[in-house]
Formats: sequence, C-alpha cells, structure tokens
Amino acid sequence: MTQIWNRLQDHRKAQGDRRIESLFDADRATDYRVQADGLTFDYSKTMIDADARNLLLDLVGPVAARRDAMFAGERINETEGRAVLHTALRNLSGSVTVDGQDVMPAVRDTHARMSDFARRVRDGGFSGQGGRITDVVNIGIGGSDLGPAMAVLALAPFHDGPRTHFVSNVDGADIADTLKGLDPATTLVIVASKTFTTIETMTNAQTARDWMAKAVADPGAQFVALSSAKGKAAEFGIDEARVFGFEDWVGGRYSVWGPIGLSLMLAVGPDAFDEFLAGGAAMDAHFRTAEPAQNLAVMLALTGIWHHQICGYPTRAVLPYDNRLMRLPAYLQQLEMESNGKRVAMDGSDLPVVSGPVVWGEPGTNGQHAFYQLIHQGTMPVPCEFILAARGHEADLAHHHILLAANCLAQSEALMRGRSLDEARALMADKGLTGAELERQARHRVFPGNRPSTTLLIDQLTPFTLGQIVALYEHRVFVEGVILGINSFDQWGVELGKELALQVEPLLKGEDAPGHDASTEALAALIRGMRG
Ligand SMILES: O=P(O)(O)OC[C@H]1O[C@H](O)[C@H](O)[C@@H](O)[C@@H]1O
Repeated sequence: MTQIWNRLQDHRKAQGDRRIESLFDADRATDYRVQADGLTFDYSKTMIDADARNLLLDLVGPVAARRDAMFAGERINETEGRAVLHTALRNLSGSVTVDGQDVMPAVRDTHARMSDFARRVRDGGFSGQGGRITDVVNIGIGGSDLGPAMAVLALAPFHDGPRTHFVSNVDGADIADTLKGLDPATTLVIVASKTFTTIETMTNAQTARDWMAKAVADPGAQFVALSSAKGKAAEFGIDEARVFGFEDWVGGRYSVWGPIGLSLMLAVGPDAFDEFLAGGAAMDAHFRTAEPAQNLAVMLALTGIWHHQICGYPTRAVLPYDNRLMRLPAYLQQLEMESNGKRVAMDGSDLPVVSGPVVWGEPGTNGQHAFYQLIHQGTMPVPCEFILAARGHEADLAHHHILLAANCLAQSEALMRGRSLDEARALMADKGLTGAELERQARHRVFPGNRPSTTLLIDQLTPFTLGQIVALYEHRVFVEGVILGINSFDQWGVELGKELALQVEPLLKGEDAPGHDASTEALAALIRGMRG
C-alpha cells in the first residue's frame, strides 16, 4: 500500500503545472465518468489521467472483502465490537445473520409497525387530544436529526402529511422558537435518540413534555420514541406501542433508513419512504456488483482521495444546485467527518496519510454570491462536487431550472478554464486602460483556472434518487475509510467535550469545580458575572 501511495505522489509531482484542459482528448468526457441506474458521475474536469486512475484503482484491493464482510453482518466496527448493517434497513426482503441469528424478521416487523403508525397519523386514525395531528416535532441531534431533517426538505414536493419540525440544539432558543405557535393538543413529539441518553435530546424532550403537560391530560400519549434503548424510553413514560427500536449495528449517522426516519415517513407517507429505501437498496446492489472503475461509490471515493491525500487540498465543497438539498452539506459533514476524521488506523497505528477532509458547502446559486470568490481566486484550490438534477419539479418554472443548470455547468467550466493574464489585459484595454494601470487592474481579473470539480447528475430529485444519493455517499465514505485503514463507524472524538461539559456545568453555577485551566475559569467567572 505504501508503495502505491508513493507512486501516486510521484505521479502527481510529475504532472507539474499541466492543465486539466490539456488532458481532454476525443473520449475523455465519456471515459472519465461513471453511469449507473440513471446517475452520472463526471470526474473528467480533474487532473486524474490514465496513470493516476490506474494507480488509484490499485488502492481498492482490500475494499471488496471488507464490503462483503459488512453486508454479511460481521463485526467490522472493531472498536465498538459491532456489526454495521444499516444496509439491512433498506433491503427488507433480504436475510442477514448476526451471531447466527437472522435479524431481518425484527427489522421487517418494526418497519411494518412504523408504516402502520404513520398511516394512522396521516389519516387521523391516531389523533392528539385536541384532534387530528397537525404538527410533528422531531427532537434529536446528530444522526438522529440530520438525516430526516435533510430528507424532509429534499422531498418537499412529496410532503403531504403533517407539518414537520426539527429541534436539535440544547440552546433553549431552538425549542422555544419551534414550539411557539404550535398547538400541544394536535402536536406529536418524536424523541429520536439511539442511546436515549444524549443530554441535548433529553433536555429538549423534558421541556416538550412540560409544554405538553400544561395543555393535555395525558402528555405521554402524544410522544413517540425512536431508540435502541427501549427500556430508557419506557422510563421516560412512552408506551411501548409507540417505541420503535433498532439494534446497535445501525450507526447514528447511518440511521435515517429505519425508525429514525419516522418523521420523514410521516411527512411523505410510507409508500414514498419505501421508494427512498428502494433507491438506497439499488445503490447497494450497484456497489456490490459493479467493477471498481464503473462503480459510482468507488470512483467518487478515489476522486476524493486524489484531491485530499494526493493533491493535498484540505477541504472539499459539496455544492448542490438544488435548493431542496440545502441540508445535504450539513448531513455529509457528519457522515464524512465523523466517519473518517480519525488519526489512527483500525489496528491503533498512526495513519500513514492524512485522514478525511473538511467537508462544507451550500446550494448553488446562493454560494456563487458569497464564497465562490475564494474558490476561483483564493490561493488554495477547493475541489468542488456539484450535484444537479436535469429536471426540477416546477413545470411552470422550467426557465428557472435552465438558468440553474447553466450556472452549475458554467461554474465547473470557469473553474477549469479560468481567465489568462492576456485575456484580462484585453478586457482592460477595451475599457481604455493603458500602461501600469492596465497591468495592475488586469492582474486582479485573472482566474488561474485548473481547479478541479466533479458533477453528479441525476434526472430529478425524488424519494428514489435521494435514496441513491445518500447510499452513494455512505459507500463513498466506506471505500475511503477502508483504503485509509480507518474504522469509519466509531466516533470517540466526540466524547471528551461531552465529558468536560458535565464538569464545566458546576463551574458556571458557581459550585466547587476544581481541575480547570485558567482560561476556562476566567471565562466562566465572566459569564457568572454577566448573568448576575
Ligand atoms: O441518537 P443519539 O444516541 O442521541 O446520538 C446522537 C448523536 O450524538 C453523538 O454524540 C454522536 O456524535 C452522533 O454520532 C450521534 O448521532
């Protein structure tokens, strides 16, 4: 493996200042793309050439065995001793055994219970103490929030159920702003927490319960729990008929496919939710069977590795040209950074290369008028991952969609092509400038270009294609993780801050709390003073 990394680095150096455009021959636009199940991933506007691609493909040796182990239910999350089977949640007709036991009957049973409950809420068979459920509030954080919050927004054209709200932050502002204007008697509260111990979620759940208790006789009757800790949900006072459980082999950031997706199911209905699952399952089938060079997840992963580990670009921008995918970058931040932001390999040794990149982004075209300046003219290239649907949902606004798509393609073209000093000089000469002033002004108008981007093109954003996209990114993270030797399924890095928060709390209350550094003590004293 080290040898391949070295050869890739050498190859990158040998490319020198060669330009992406110079790689284009008659076939590159179709050779450097993968098409499967209606999706196209175009990576031709990158510096990946034939040699780079071959070397990158040499990295995927260990992926197939690890992938098969994951789908077979082996405990590939070795630091937590768990299987990794979120894929089982979307392959309902399958059969998977963990420790000799088929896990699918329970998965199917929970899915059927969720679907039945969602139907009853949507048709009024289950109602609140003041009548039909009008609003659903999902209380959860991290993986118990980002997936359904992202997907509900993405699938707005299919949303025909109750209004859906999401509360995640322990900042009381979040729940206060959300509950304001809602009628407790017609609101359903979902407490979504895999562990049912997360302090933010438990604090918000209690606040929601107090709010509900002021208005209805039986507040618990309008609560639902989604958790793998069923006992704790019962302790909170939620009837087991409204507890939808899942096993510890579903990681938080991979959990939208099961009970954690209930708010999505309530919004779009069980049939559309099943379409979402079917999209994910189709991507699983593709990932398991397509050759590496024709495998969407593998090539997306290798492009990421090329840009981050080989070219050394520290971040990657995800830029959906689709307003309804506005929460996808936030969703992918957790998926990618919590999965592959690790400094040691599975065996505890230091990673031989850097770990995963910073992932960020905003929908186009908004970002163009905010941070694209840096992307085009800053000193550090930012690989851009554009996502675009060929068709929007607003048939009467097709001209908007053409403009949207034109902007997306124009940005990737501009990033690659840039504008030379001579072109900038000609522009300034046209404006009547001459001499030193022409030169000075021209330099500000140069775009270096040669900046890499990829485009993921889909037909239209639907439950099915959203399922494909989310599963594609999951498998991309998986492939990158296997190549780096990382355990993509634990998240020890979030623990220390949580532990210290518990120790800082007494400091803010003015109680005895030894062991803090001078800066933390001084800031806490200031806060205490301001609070009076
Ligand atoms: O679902 P929960 O158990 O409440 O966890 C919510 C989130 O908090 C944790 O700190 C992890 O970093 C996330 O991976 C998880 O999704």
